[in-house]
Order: sequence, then structure tokens, then C-alpha cells
Amino acid sequence: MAQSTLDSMPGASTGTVVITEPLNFWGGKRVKPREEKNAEPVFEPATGRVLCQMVPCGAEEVDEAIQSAYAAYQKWSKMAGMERARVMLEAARIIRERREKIAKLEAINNGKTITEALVNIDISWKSIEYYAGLAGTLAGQHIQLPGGAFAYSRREPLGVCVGIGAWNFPFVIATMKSAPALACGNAIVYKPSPMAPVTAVILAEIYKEAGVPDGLFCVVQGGAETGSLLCHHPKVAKVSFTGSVPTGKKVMEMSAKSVKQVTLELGGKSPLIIFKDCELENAVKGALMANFLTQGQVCCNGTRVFVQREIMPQFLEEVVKRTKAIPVGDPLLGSTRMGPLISKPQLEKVLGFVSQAKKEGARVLCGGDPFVPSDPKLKGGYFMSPCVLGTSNTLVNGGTAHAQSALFFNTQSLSTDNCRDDMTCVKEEIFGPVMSVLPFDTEEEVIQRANNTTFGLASGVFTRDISRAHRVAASMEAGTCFINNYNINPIELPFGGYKMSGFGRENGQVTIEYYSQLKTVVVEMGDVESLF
Ligand SMILES: NC(=O)c1ccc[n+]([C@@H]2O[C@H](COP(=O)([O-])OP(=O)(O)OC[C@H]3O[C@@H](n4cnc5c(N)ncnc54)[C@H](O)[C@@H]3O)[C@@H](O)[C@H]2O)c1
Ligand SMILES: C[N+](C)(C)CCCC=O
Repeated sequence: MAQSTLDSMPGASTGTVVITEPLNFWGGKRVKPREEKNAEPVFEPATGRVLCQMVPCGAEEVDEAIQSAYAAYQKWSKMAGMERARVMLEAARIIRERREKIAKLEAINNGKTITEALVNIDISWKSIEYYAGLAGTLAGQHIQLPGGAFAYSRREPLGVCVGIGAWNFPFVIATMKSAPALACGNAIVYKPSPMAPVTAVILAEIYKEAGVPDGLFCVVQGGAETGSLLCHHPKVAKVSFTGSVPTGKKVMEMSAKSVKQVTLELGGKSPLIIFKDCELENAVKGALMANFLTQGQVCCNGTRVFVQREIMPQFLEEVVKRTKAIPVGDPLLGSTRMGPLISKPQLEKVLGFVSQAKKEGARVLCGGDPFVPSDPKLKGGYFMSPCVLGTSNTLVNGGTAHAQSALFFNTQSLSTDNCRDDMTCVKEEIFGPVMSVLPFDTEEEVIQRANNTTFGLASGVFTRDISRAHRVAASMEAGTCFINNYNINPIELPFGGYKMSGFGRENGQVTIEYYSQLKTVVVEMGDVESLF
């Protein structure tokens, strides 16, 4: 039972896997859907083939899962932090042991490369290890009061938490929510994205094998309707949501009806600012890391790349050369650096952004087209060539960028060839491999433009000037600022948004506060002095 999907992984290759086992999990086992009638096909992005069916859970199934989680919470919350830690460390160990198989399944379902999927699985077990380490440290304060009385505070769990995830980091998001939740003594019911439903149930099996009480980590499959049932359920104490801004607003609204706590990890349109005094090769590498991981489908990507005008030609020449060289293809090959997008509609949406950018005056410096790999089994996959939008093609292809820069970049007429701040591709989250490059002149100007967005998830700056680096970091209206690198998100660091990118944090010590509550206990040592 438990491991059959994973057991087939070592010999599996792109285009060969079909999953038929149930994808729900509660009461300590996989649970078959009650009715198959609303089944939705889940596609393998690299081939367009059907990988499995996702059958959404209805009200009774959601309730069953929540009741099972509640029963587990009663046991788990009474265990000492160190006891919980031991079970969690065992779960982390099992994930580490099976990392190749889980990564392969993740790459098949999501389309991300096996190289990235392995890194993601490593983030996942590290997350469980990290919060296992914190489980034994949860503590309150002791406060002296007059007359020998005293008070103390206890950090207590919230109860049954709900996690709702996006499709871009399926296993990572499930662990980033469950690890702190479990460390604090909560149970969690997790709903993955309907497009990436297959690895959350593997995590559930691993927690079970590690020794958590049955029901502690449940998986219910479904889309908006199932998500809404979870947000409305009276036994749920908290909803931690990862997804788009419009859905996040709905989750907040639904959760408000019964005053549930909410964490929202939403979208972004993050700025990456490259000053002329940067180490250029690092800045170019940083821009690629900021835009093309997981086919550009990363919430914190730095998709507005502001480059100081004097170094624009050199930057573009190098960034375009390297973008064109990215090997796109079979996600399971170790040499591939970009796989397919998650779905056909997502591919069409991203290509639509590129067409719109052209209409609004942006130049496509490379990519932005559907891509058909030479391997015949990938013909139906959702591939595109990674794209850079910016200034004139001739500059880049002619190889004379340095010589032309002074002439070209000092002329006002060039402004029509550049990405501009008012273009759709620069304002909206594309969630695909599309980098928009924008010139700037001064620090003051670029800070104002970088912050001119309703999003605030991340930001980045490349410069050798240490004072400037920290000045810019302090000015960014964003939850993270990367200095001289980008998309470095180890589990020890708090991660989350400013403005419409959400609130609450995941990762880091602070997340303990988002999965626990403080109780104050007041102790009288003498007689009660009553006014009555
Ligand atoms: N900040 C972060 O940590 C982070 C991480 C990953 C993705 N994202 C964001 O997620 C978005 C892409 O993911 P997506 O397309 O899966 O987002 P989405 O908002 O469409 O869906 C996210 C999840 O919400 C569920 N859902 C949809 N409607 C719902 C409703 N009415 N009630 C409850 N649940 C509902 C979906 O089934 C899915 O599980 C992007 O905007 C991206 O930036 C943010
Ligand atoms: C923090 N991670 C690991 C990059 C996950 C964020 C998910 C954003 O899309």
C-alpha cells in the first residue's frame, strides 16, 4: 500500500507513469473518493498525457478529515515538545532517504527539472528538521506579582489548521505549512492544488510511518469548492493559504466569518535593481536565478529587472546569450534546466503576456515562443522558450553593444523600445519565464519605481557599494531583499509579503507565533481581597 507510487519511481521515465491509487488521506490511510463523478484529469506537463484523476472532496469527506484531524490533535497536543520532535525527525529522515523517488514524482507532476525537484525535497526535510528542533523550545514567561502572586504564560497550539497550496512547489508548500504546525502541537488538513495533487499524500504516508497519531496530517483533494468548505468549517482554527491575490482575498473573507486566524502567501512582481558598480557576471547570474527557476513560476521572482543605463548593453548581451543557452526539455534529464509550464492554459496565458508586451512596444530580445522539443514523446508538452523583454535587438545581436552604448542609451528616442513601467508585462504577475528589463538613472528614481506596485513579496539589489546596498534594502517595500544574489530561501529565514503579497510568515522562528497562541495563567498565593 503505502509506497507503491514511489516504488515505481526508480524505473519511471517521462511519459510512462499513471497513478491510480487514491490521493486523499485521513484516519491514517489513503481514502477512496466517495463519488467519481466530478473527477478532473491531471496532466503530465511534459507530455500532455493524463497522469491521474483528481476527484474533489465534498462536504462529508471534508468533515470526516477534519474530525480525524481533531481526534489526532487531542493526542498530539498533549505530548511534550521533545516527544513530537523525535517523531518529526524520523519523518525528515525518511524523506531524506527517499529524496530521489519523491523528487522524480514531483518533477513528473509539476514539470520542474529533476535538479530543482531534488533541491525542493531537500528544503522539505530540512523544514521538518528545523521545526523539530524548535518543538522542544516552546516556552512562556514567568511574571512576579504583588503579595507573592505570580503569573505565567503558556504557548499552546491552535487546534486543527488548514493548509491550502499552490501548484508550483507542491511538496515544499505542504511541508512548510505542516512542519511548524505539528511542532506547535496542531493537526493539519492540507489541500493541494488540483493541478499538482500527487506528492502531498506521500508526505502523509511518511508522517504516519514516522509515528504521528492517525489523522494528524490529512490530505483532501479538490479545487475552489473543497477549499471553501475547509475555510468555512467551524472546527478549523487557522487557514494558511498559498496562492494568488484574488483567491487569498476570498480565503480571508471566508475565514473572517468564524474569526479564524489566516496566513496569506500571495503573488508578487518583485524588483531586482542592478547598479553600474555591480560585479556584472554575478548580476547576470542573479537575474537568471530571479526569473527562470521552475519555468518562472515562482512567487518571489524578480521579474522587473532595473539596470542602470550605463551598463545596459553589456548586461543585455550577457543575459540574452545565457537565456538562449538554457536547455529546455525533458524534466527528468539531469542536463535539462527548464521543463514545461504547469498546464496548457498557463502556457497560453504566459504567451499572451508576451504578445501584449509586443503590442505595447516592448522588444522581445529572445524567446517567448512555444517550444517543441525534438524528443517525440514531448510533442504534446507545455514548453516555451525563456524570454527577455527589453531594448533593441540589434544592440544585442550585433555584438557591438559596448561601442554603441553611449550613443544608443543617451537618446530619448530609445524610450519607445524599452519596457516601461506602465506596460502590462511590467505591472502584472506573469508566472512564467519572462524577464522584463528596464533602464534607470539614479538611486532615488529606481527606489520610487521599484516600490510603485501593489505587491511586496521580494526585492533584490546588486552593487559593490555596501552603504547603498543596505540603504536600498531598507527602502524596499517588500518582505525580503536579497543583496548580491537572488532567490536564496533557506528554511531558517522568515518568508512572506508586504502589501498585497500577503501577511504572516512562513519559515524561520517567527512562524511558531503563527501556529500557536499564548495563554496567561494568574496564580493567587494569598486570600482573595473582594470589593463585595
Ligand atoms: N507567496 C508565496 O509563498 C507563494 C507561493 C507559491 C505561489 N504563490 C502564488 O500563487 C499563485 C499561483 O498559484 P495558483 O494558480 O495555484 O493560485 P490559486 O489562487 O489559483 O490557487 C491556490 C489554491 O487555492 C485553491 N482555491 C481556489 N479557489 C479557492 C477558494 N474559493 N477557496 C479556497 N481555496 C481556493 C486552489 O485550489 C489552490 O489549491 C501565484 O499568484 C503565485 O505568486 C505564492
Ligand atoms: C520559499 N520557496 C521555497 C521559494 C517557496 C516559495 C514559493 C513561491 O512560489
